[in-house]
Amino acid sequence: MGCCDTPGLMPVSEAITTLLDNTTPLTETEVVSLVNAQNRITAEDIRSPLNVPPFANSAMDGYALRTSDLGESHTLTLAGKSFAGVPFEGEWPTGSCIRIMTGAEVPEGADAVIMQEQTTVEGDQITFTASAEPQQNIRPIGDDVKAGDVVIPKGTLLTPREVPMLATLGIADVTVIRRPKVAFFSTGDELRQVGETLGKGEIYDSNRYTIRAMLEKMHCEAIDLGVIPDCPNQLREAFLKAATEADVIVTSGGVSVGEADYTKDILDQEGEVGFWKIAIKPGKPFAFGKVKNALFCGLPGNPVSVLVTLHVLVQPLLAKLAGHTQWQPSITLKAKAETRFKKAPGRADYQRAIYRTDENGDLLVSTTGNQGSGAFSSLSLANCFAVLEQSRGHVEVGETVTIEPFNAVLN
Ligand SMILES: Nc1nc2c(c(=O)[nH]1)N[C@H]1C(S)=C(S)[C@@H](COP(=O)(O)OP(=O)(O)OC[C@H]3O[C@@H](n4cnc5c(N)ncnc54)[C@H](O)[C@@H]3O)O[C@H]1N2
Ligand code: MOO
Repeated sequence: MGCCDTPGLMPVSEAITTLLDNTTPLTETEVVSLVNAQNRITAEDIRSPLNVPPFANSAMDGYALRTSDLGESHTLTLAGKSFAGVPFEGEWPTGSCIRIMTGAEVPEGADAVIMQEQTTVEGDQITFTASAEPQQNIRPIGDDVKAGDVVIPKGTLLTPREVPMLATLGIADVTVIRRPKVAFFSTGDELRQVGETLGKGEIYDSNRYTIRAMLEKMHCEAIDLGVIPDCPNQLREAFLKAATEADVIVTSGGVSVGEADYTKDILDQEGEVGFWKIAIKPGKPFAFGKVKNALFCGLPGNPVSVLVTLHVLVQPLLAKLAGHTQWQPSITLKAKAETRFKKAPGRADYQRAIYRTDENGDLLVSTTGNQGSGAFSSLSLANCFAVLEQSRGHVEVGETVTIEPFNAVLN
C-alpha cells in the first residue's frame, strides 16, 4: 500500500488495470454493409485495393500543358478538353494545351496545370500570364493512398473520419467485430417506472436510463432486464439470466452494506468477486467479478455514482472487450480553480465542473454546485470532471486542478 492509499479501498488506477487484465477482446466477426459500418470496430486490417487518386488529375480549372512548351510568348493553341469523367484522349501536338477541369484526368505528357485566372483567351489562342513549375496543380496517382497500403488498421472504431475513406476505396462490405452484449438491471424496492405514480418512499428508476444511454454511446448491444426487487431469489434469477444472454452484466444498487444490499452476496454465491470498493467518489462500493462467462460490474445505486463508475471503470473494459485497440481515456488538462472545491482526502473525486478559457487563453474551472452522489442536476450544467487526486483536501481558488473534458459518450 502506498503513502496515500486508504485501507480497504483500491486506488482507481489499480482498479482499471485489474478490470482490463480480466477482459479478453471479442473475436467473433460479422460482415456489415458500409452504410451500417459506422460505430463498428474493424476485425482486420483494411488494405486499399486501389491508388487514390486512381489517375493523375487536376487540382484546378485551367489548362494542362508541357512546361517546356511555354516559350517567350507564353501562348499555346487549344487542342482539346479533359472533363471529370470524360478525359481527353489522343495526341496533342507540341505547342498546344488542353482545357482541363478540377478532378479531370491530366492528359498523357502534361506536367503542369495553370489555373484559368492566369490566362487570357482569344479564340483557340491561350496566353498564360504566369509561369508554371513542373507538377503544379497536378494531384499525382496514389498521392493520398497507394494500392496495398493499410488504410484502416484492425481494431479501429469506424466514424465519419473512416467511413468515407472506405467509400473512396470502393469497399461495400466491412468485416467488423460483433458488438459486446451488455445486460443491465436496476435493483431496489423503491423504484418505479417513469409514467407511474410514486407512492410513499418511492422514486423513479433513472439509473437504467443512464446505463442504456451510455451503453448505446459506447456502441454496445444493450439488454434491459428491468427493475429487480430487493429479493435474493429474484436477484439470483436475474444474475443467471443475464449471464446466459450477455458478455457483461451491469447492475445498479445494492452493493453497499445495508440490510437490503444483496448484490455482492449473490455475486459471491453465483460467481466470484474480483474486487469491491474503490477509492473513488462517487462510486466507492463498485463491485467487479464474474458470473459464469460474463464479466460483472455492480454499480452503486446513487445516480451520479452510476454515471461516474460507468465512465471511469466500465468504459475502458467495454472498449477492450469490443476490440477497440486505439481507445484512450479522455484527455486531461490543467486548469486554475475559479471557485473553491470542497474535498476530503482518501478518495479520488470526480466532481462536476465547468471549464472555460479566459481572455488570456488560460483555462479556468469552477464547480457546478451540489456534489452529492444523488445530485444529478449539477451534471447537466457541467462540461468536465474536476479530477481531484486521492490524497488531496479542499482546493482553494487559484490552485491548479486536473480536468477531464466530457468525451463523446457524455456529450
Ligand atoms: N454504512 C454505509 N452506508 C453506505 C456506504 C458505506 O460505506 N457504509 N456507502 C455509501 C455510498 S458511498 C454509496 S454510493 C451508496 C451505495 O449503495 P448501494 O449501491 O447499495 O445503493 P442503494 O442503497 O441501492 O441506493 C443508493 C441510493 O440510490 C438510489 N437509487 C438506487 N437505484 C436507483 C435507480 N435505479 N434510480 C435512481 N435512484 C436509485 C436509492 O434510492 C438510494 O437513495 O451507499 C452508501 N451507504
Ligand atoms: O461512493 Mo458513493 O457513490 O460516494 O455516494
